[in-house]
Amino acid sequence: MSPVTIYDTTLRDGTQGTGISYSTLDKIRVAEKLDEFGVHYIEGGWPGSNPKDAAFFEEASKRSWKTAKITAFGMTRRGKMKVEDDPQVKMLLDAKTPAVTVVGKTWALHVTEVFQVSLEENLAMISDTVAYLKKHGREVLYDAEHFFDSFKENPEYSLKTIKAAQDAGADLIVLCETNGGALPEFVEETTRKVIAHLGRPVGIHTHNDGGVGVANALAAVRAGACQVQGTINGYGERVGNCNLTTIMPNLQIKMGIDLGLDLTRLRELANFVDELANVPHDIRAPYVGVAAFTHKGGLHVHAVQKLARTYEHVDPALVGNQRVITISDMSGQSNVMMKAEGMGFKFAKGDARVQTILSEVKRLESEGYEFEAAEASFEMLIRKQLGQHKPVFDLIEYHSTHRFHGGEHGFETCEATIKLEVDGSRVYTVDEGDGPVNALDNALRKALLPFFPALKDMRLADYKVRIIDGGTGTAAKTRVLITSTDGNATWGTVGVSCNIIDASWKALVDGIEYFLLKRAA
Ligand SMILES: CC(=O)SCCNC(=O)CCNC(=O)[C@H](O)C(C)(C)COP(=O)(O)OP(=O)(O)OC[C@H]1O[C@@H](n2cnc3c(N)ncnc32)[C@H](O)[C@@H]1OP(=O)(O)O
Ligand SMILES: CC(=O)C(=O)O
Repeated sequence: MSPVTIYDTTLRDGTQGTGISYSTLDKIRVAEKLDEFGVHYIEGGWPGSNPKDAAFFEEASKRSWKTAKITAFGMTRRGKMKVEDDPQVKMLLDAKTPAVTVVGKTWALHVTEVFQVSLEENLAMISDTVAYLKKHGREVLYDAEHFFDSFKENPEYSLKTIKAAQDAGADLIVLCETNGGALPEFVEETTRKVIAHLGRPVGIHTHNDGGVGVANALAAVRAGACQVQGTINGYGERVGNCNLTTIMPNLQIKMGIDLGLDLTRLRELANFVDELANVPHDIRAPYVGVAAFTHKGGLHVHAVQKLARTYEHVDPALVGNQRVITISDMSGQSNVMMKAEGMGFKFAKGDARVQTILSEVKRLESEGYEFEAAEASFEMLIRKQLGQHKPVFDLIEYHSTHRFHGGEHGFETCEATIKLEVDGSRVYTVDEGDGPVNALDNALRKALLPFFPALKDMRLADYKVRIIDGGTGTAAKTRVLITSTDGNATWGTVGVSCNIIDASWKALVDGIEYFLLKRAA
């Protein structure tokens, strides 16, 4: 067993995060993914909370798990109630998991003000519940809620609560930094004192309210904690929990603690968990975000090209991520050379064409273009600068209209007409669409399909409009970013104009030309 175990609570504490919700099937899929990845405990939920969580445990009990112990979460018995009569405790046992985690109160403030029971009764609630679950053969983890806030105020009572759990047979005491406001120095010092007092290691459960959820858990590990509880992508109540996606590589790569995890699958795991929660990926997430190894500044790219570790704290491949070089008005020749190389263009250092391309990038970016997410437009730009671009058609004119029909059942129609020439043949098409850009896209495809049948495989996957230079009101510039796909690859193109239709047209045409170029290659 690893000297530090990873306890995942994405499916319990994570789902307490605003906007995070999983169906029972999603929960099973996430649990399977976590098990495959190799975490040691998976807290599946709170069986006494809702039918979805109860159904998860029913389903989980029928499956076999490779590495993880499935764990059910609940609370100590209610005040003035016998533990065997408490329906919440019964539901914990009914979950049929090998391990259970019970949360209990440490902070006298909560005991007397919220529970409104005596401090002695709280100790009995902890002790009775842990002993009862142990008697039923469960591994018991005891989550000492608000441990750090409580310890600051009343160390003596705080220690009594966890001692009650330990004496009742708890397998692990977990110190919870529930309100997320403590700082690492205090967490480290307190954890060290508690370990000395109990004579054995503890687990750590932190929240990120002060932006130091991961740092606090690392501090506890430095003090001797043997388990880290957290969530994938840091989901959780309020601003979230200790982000396992960050702390796992910190522990394994930076601190040299062998967690037994294949971190090359970390990014895949992070994305999977986001996808099922229907949450956009955080591009700036340490280790796993798209931006984590993206180099934009010319000086950075120049150095990274020679020696990656000049601007990378770890090799991106170790966590399943990759290096990205972006093109922008902060680029130097090195950005262009590296990026172009990835597209199959080779330039020698000092090649004058690199400077020409760079100048064009900077000119366009000053007009509002952004090539960071529009790699296909960047490739088209290179080809144009190198004289390798052959337009697939010559535009004669296009026209796009939007009509609103009044009356009781007012409705709108959009129509576009296009006149163009392909290989000397003149084409004239008209089509409708949901909006003027959609109508234009439909009319353009209609015109080109007879000449390029492969276009039937290509579709728009995303369309984003950003108003730039907003100070000039309706005359402001519009940047349109289009993502296209053929079902396998996706590519981004960009267009800028004072007119949204024209900006869209530019991005549409780049996207089509890029697709046809790749199909022909
Ligand atoms: C720090 C954490 O993140 S702990 C996890 C928090 N997560 C959640 O609360 C999500 C799941 N919760 C739920 O589904 C519900 O709150 C339930 C089913 C657990 C309880 O629902 P209800 O019975 O309707 O109670 P409600 O939520 O209003 O209040 C909580 C009750 O639990 C009691 N309680 C709270 N913590 C504990 C504890 N550690 N041990 C014993 N009782 C507790 C409170 O005193 C209160 O009881 P009371 O109404 O008799 O005063
Ligand atoms: C138990 C728990 O989730 C907490 O104290 O934060």
